[in-house]
Amino acid sequence: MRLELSEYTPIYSGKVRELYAVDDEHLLLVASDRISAYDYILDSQIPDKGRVLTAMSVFFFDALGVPNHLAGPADDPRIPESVLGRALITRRLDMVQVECVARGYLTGSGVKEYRTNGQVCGVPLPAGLVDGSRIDPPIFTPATKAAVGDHDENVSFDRVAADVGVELASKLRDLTLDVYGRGADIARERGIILADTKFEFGLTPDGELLLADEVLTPDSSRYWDAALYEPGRAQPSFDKQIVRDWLTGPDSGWSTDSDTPPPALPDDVVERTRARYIEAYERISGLKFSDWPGGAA
Ligand SMILES: N#Cc1c(N)ncnc1-c1cnn(Cc2cccc(F)c2)c1
Repeated sequence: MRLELSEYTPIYSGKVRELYAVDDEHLLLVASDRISAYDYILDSQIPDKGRVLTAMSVFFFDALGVPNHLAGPADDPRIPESVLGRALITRRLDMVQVECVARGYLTGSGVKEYRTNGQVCGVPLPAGLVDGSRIDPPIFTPATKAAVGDHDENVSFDRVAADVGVELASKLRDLTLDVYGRGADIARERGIILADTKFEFGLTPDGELLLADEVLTPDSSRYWDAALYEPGRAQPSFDKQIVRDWLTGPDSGWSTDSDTPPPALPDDVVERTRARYIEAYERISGLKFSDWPGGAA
């Protein structure tokens, strides 16, 4: 008999995810169906988004074979029925306070920094790059964890080494670039560009470094459709562009200049966005989302 979610102690609530204590050594990591756009958490939810992103993390944890924090299967008996398919049992780790970002393409905060000094996080890049240019080989561009509501601050490798020691900083960099590179290769072979990603790592009591949090999902990475890739402009987001276009289009009555929160999304925008998440998962994993736990009975 599965416990109810209310029987677990909540320990963290993020924009789109929650963390609960299962026991002294295990956590329950829950992904919601909430979606963010333009730094707002939208009133409208995307049905099955939490299940799809959980399935994506599990696929990449399995495919990439990196020591990680998972402590049970997607249908682990400790997972409450109400969150089955969008929650995972993990080992409780001592989290390393570094956002481990890998960039295979120049965009977002990276392109802004590049335009001021030709570097990103202290890593010099070739001249003449534009928004969307490929960075090959990918670079490690760490950030400090921002307070709730703030954006992370890009920092140099040397700053990470000063904070956590050069040995651990080197392991974080090497693991980040290795896991991103192999994950991005898997996605690219299936027509999806993972432009960049953010990993989090944690330490076990005996000092083993494990890959934690979510892995290579559309919430922790930029997903682009390779068929639409064109350097020199902002690339459309594989998963969020439908929402962004509607919110900034003529029908929403809203704009990014508005000082009011975005309006609710029309049903067709919700459904098309749900379909994009499922398409990304099925194309990358080669698996059927209908086989993932927690679907409608
Ligand atoms: N993963 C993981 C993890 C772990 N295995 N051990 C200890 N702490 C964490 C941990 C702490 N904050 N977060 C971010 C986060 C993730 C998911 C939901 C949220 F609300 C917040 C992760």
